[in-house]
Amino acid sequence: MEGGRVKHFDTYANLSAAGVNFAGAVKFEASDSANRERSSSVGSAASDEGSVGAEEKAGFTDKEKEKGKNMTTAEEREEGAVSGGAYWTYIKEGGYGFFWASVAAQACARGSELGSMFWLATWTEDSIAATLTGTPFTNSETKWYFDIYAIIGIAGIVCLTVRSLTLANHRLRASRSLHEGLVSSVMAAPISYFDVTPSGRILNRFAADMDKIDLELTQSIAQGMGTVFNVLGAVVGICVATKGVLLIPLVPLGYAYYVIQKWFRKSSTEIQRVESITRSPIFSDFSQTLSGTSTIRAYGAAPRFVKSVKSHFDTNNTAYTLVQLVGLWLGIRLDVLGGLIGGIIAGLAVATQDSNFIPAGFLGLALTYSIEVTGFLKHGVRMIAQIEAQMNSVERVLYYTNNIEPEAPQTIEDTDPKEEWPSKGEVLIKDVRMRYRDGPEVLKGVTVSIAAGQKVGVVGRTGSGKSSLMIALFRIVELSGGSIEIDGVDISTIGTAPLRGGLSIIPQDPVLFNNTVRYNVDPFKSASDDEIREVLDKCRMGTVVDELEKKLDEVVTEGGENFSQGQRQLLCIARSVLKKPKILDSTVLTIAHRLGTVLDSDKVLVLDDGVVAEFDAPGELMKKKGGAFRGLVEASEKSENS
Ligand SMILES: Nc1ncnc2c1ncn2[C@@H]1O[C@H](COP(=O)(O)OP(=O)(O)OP(=O)(O)O)[C@@H](O)[C@H]1O
Repeated sequence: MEGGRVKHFDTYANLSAAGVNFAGAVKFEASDSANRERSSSVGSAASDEGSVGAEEKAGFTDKEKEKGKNMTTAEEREEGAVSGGAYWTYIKEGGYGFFWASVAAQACARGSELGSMFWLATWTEDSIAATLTGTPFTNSETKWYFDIYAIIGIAGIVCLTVRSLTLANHRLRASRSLHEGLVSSVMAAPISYFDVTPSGRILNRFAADMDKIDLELTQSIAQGMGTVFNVLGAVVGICVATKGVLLIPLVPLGYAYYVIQKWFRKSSTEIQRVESITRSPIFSDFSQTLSGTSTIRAYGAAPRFVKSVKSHFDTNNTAYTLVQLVGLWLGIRLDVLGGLIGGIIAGLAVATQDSNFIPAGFLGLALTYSIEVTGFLKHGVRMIAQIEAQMNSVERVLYYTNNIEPEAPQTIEDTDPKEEWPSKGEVLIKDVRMRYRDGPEVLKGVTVSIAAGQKVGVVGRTGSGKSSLMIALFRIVELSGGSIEIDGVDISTIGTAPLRGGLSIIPQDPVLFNNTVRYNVDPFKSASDDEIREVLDKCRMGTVVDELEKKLDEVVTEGGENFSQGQRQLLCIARSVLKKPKILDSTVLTIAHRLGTVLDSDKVLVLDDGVVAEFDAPGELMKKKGGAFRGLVEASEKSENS
């Protein structure tokens, strides 16, 4: 095919005989002079072309596949009450000063509200008494009562404003700090962590948990704090108005309230945790479906995915319904408690009406508070339980922040090489051993010395360790033995930033960003448009980009879907070439699945089961009868001809 039209259509043998170059961009590059320019501009480049199924590629045995199914660990779930540590950390991250200032302001606001009610009751009582004695209040006396009432009211408004401002500041600082901690921890995690952690779990932390912390938790804290003081205020108000008599029934009522709220909180927090966990598979479903829509459709697997999403939603909704039901359970019990308080006050008033034990104004106040207190109690317990449940999100975020073991530091000031490193590209691999997590060694003592500027093809059967060698070179996984030196620097002694910045990799699966072509080639905005264009021309993407409506500003869609697989790879190559334009001659390691691509290399490294089988010029290796490389070439020719 060329330019969307059929160029040739015949058998492989006939096309080969006619000299048609149909092997695709990758093979073409290997022999094309433009590619020599590309290769030469890359520091120590490692490219991995061709593709095979992930499991086949890794050469998993049945036992290993079974182990792989269980590779992801179960999502961690705390049990019992949310630890005090989560509360303190949240308060600390937002700033102790802001938090305690908001508590004090809330207490003062409630105090002034109570004060104004009592002042009103006293005013009424005094006014009635004055009228009955035939000396009603003069204007100045009424004004005095009114002024005090206004002052108390204004003090309350000021306190509420201070509370809102301090709480808003606390909320912002706490959310920001928790989010930053989570980002740094996840970004510093080693690749092995992502191997065993489904992306849905991480997304759940960043999306739902952070959303709860940002929005719901602070609202609950503000309301919870307000309600606690409302309850306290109402109880104090009732006790003062009934001259302390209510304190006696308050003891058993308080105990009953304590037991009810304890039961409620226990179940509510656990159910909320289950609800959080059952959300992760939904996120995983969405991220998998978004990234694999075309594959799902191609295999007609859409109904299976829809069924899976529905079933995960059902599980999540079951937990969510239970959260609502426990709320109703609580409501009924607290209504009964509130009714009892009102009944006791009314009974007391009726029993003592002759002695005028509770003045009419204060009785009205006590009854009003007794009606209010039911609502406050209900709201208070619900808020406390809600805070506890939402604190579960803080707990989950903190778990990731504190428990992900980071990979090696990005920079080590004392040992990091100079900026121009690696200027030559001499690679010395000495007795390198490497294993994935706690698995068996996959590199079992590889020793190779690659001279500066050499082009080396890395070949070997599937699972022989080719990709693992590249992974070791970039310190994606640390060595379990041996060392790798580049231009005399042991790479294990330096930070990962200069190491990875000094090497370039063009991966088998091209990674593109949902942004413009310009951003994809030059994500760090380090080059001019002319430089980007030059690099695109070198990579044979110049004309493709020219034909785009918006040229360099054309948006690359999610996963590069609006470009062909080859074009995606070329964009990645362009990014890599742009990164190191100063180095004229560079060392290139190419993992080759098609052996033809390494025939013009300076040397070929043949790996076999994690050890070096052969390392020499391809011509020399082809002369070796019974040699590993020759065997591979013969086998591949045989399979191509059959
Ligand atoms: N992420 C991983 N976790 C655990 N083991 C792995 C992982 N990746 C690779 N392996 C193991 O390392 C061995 C070497 O794999 P590697 O990917 O390096 O082989 P390869 O030569 O690049 O294979 P291919 O030609 O198929 O790409 C595999 O047999 C597999 O058992």
